[in-house]
Amino acid sequence: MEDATIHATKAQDKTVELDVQFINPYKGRGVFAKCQFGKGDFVVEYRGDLITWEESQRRRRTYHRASAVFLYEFYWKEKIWCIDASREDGSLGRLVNDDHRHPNCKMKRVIIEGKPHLFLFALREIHPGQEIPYDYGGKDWPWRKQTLEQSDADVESSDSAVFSAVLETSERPSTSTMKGLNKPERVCSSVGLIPSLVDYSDSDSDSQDLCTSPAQQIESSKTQSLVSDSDLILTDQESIPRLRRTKSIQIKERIEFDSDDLFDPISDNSGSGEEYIPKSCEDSSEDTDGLVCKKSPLEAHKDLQIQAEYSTKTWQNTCPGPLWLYSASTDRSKGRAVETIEQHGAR
Ligand SMILES: C[S@@+](CC[C@H](N)C(=O)[O-])C[C@H]1O[C@@H](n2cnc3c(N)ncnc32)[C@H](O)[C@@H]1O
Repeated sequence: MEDATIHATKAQDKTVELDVQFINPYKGRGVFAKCQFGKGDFVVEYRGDLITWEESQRRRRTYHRASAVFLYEFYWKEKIWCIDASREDGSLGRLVNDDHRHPNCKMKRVIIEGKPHLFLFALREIHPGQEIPYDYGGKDWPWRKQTLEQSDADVESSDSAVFSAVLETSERPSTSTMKGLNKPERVCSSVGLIPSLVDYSDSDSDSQDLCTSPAQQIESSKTQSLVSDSDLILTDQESIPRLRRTKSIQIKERIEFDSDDLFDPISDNSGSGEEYIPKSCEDSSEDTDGLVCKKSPLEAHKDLQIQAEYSTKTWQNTCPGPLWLYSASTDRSKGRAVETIEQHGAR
């Protein structure tokens, strides 16, 4: 923990021990170990601007999705806060990718000098050359979708069967000491819900504010057995969202603070959120690879605002790789707009 505190105080990354590498146009960059990390070691901070939930909502409304994915919300002192790491500031934490199956790190909230920080700690030994991923939480991330659908048939016999079984029961926070607020395990955006996992235990006394549903305790005990010798991780409570297998991802335009959607999007049949578009498309304007989408979601969003009554628009990516179909509809009478993203397999 001291290591984390020193790096956080100086706003420094472990540049001797970590490296950024470009993986591929779809995944983009990733963070890799150059040295050995032991279980429980501090690896990297998810650094950015600390902002209130209200400010994060404001930014989500104005950010492009590719930037909004860097808004990382978490619970602290009975409020939702956010680290906005959207600025390309050279920090490494913002470049850590998702791996919900074999993460080697875990996000943890730590309070230093009265301010919350988000740190990644090693869940196990990490060897030089290995990528540093953590579980973003949630579900329906585009890059996970194919794997999930493929594994539907054999999920019962795989590692993820155990994982899913726990998740099925652990999804809904049942009790909370947060005065009616549930812990924001997912991040709300203007167009959807981005999942995130934060370990809320820290040295700060407000860690008692944690949700303590029985299911979360199941998840917690699972975690404990995995990392039993780490003080940092052993006593943590966490809740990992249930995985969902759907054909498409619906994106909501507006989500109220007290809506269940904020914390439990899957309980809403009207559709839960995934706000992220495959990187190869999102970043097309910045890439030199010539990957161009016919229409960006942002442009489509503008279109929505000028449509009268009801309309639907569809467009598709022209990037190499899987074909993604995006459709956006708005129904003025109901005052809502919905975007849908569907993957249609290989071209
Ligand atoms: C916080 S950024 C991570 C850094 C990012 N790779 C980059 O180069 O900027 C999250 C984005 O990285 C990509 N990403 C993260 N994990 C991924 C994965 N497992 N597979 C494919 N893409 C992933 C997605 O585009 C995602 O929206």
